[in-house]
Amino acid sequence: MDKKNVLESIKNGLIVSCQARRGWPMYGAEIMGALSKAAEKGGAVGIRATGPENIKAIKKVTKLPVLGIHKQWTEECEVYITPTYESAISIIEAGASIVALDGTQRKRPHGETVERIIGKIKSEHPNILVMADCATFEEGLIAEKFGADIISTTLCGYTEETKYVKEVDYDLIRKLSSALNIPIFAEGHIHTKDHARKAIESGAFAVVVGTAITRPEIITKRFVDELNLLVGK
Ligand SMILES: CC(=O)N[C@H](C=O)[C@@H](O)[C@H](O)[C@H](O)COP(=O)(O)O
Repeated sequence: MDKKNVLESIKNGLIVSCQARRGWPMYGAEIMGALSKAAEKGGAVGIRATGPENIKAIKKVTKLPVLGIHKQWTEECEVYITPTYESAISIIEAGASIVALDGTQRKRPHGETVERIIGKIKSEHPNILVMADCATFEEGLIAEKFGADIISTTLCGYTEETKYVKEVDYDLIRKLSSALNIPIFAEGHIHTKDHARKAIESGAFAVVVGTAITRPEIITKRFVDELNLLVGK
């Protein structure tokens, strides 16, 4: 599928983020494949996934476009979502149609910059869509100038500046989608179908949901906490 068709197929739809870190109950490429198949069966329009092994496993069992990231943590930087050009290439080679990367201006390994990574992906891989995971309105504006094809609200609540945000920031979605000329994805803290609907009503092009669909340990805990509250535990 070319870029235009990928975007067209995703419009107003649900992308399910299938991710599990080492040590989490759902960790493993085969499980990511099973979760993705289930998401496809339920009508999802795309899968967000991390790392080449998981992406390859998902591509084997679903036809859905993969929005790929490569999470890599280092001691010296806060940026961990596709922090370098090389990390982006590994997920493009694994079959991702969209590459998402940290779209903030924060320090990256080896003096990399978000501007250089976006520019290089766009010149060397013109068929790949680049998505910038941002936390603020200003970061979205800058990432669009750098050439991002999509802005996502992924990091709102997860940077120093925004760490007080614990819920979906519909104002941010509204502001970005009215100021920018590229699609805005709503991602992060979307826990219910009402949140998802409200995100689209606020101007989001598509919605990405992870925890509420693919982390049964958290979903279980939400039920248990509610029952415990009831009996004063
Ligand atoms: C901040 C960060 O690293 N977010 C990650 C991005 O890939 C994932 O851990 C989230 O699960 C994903 O963004 C979906 O969000 P939620 O799980 O809230 O539906």
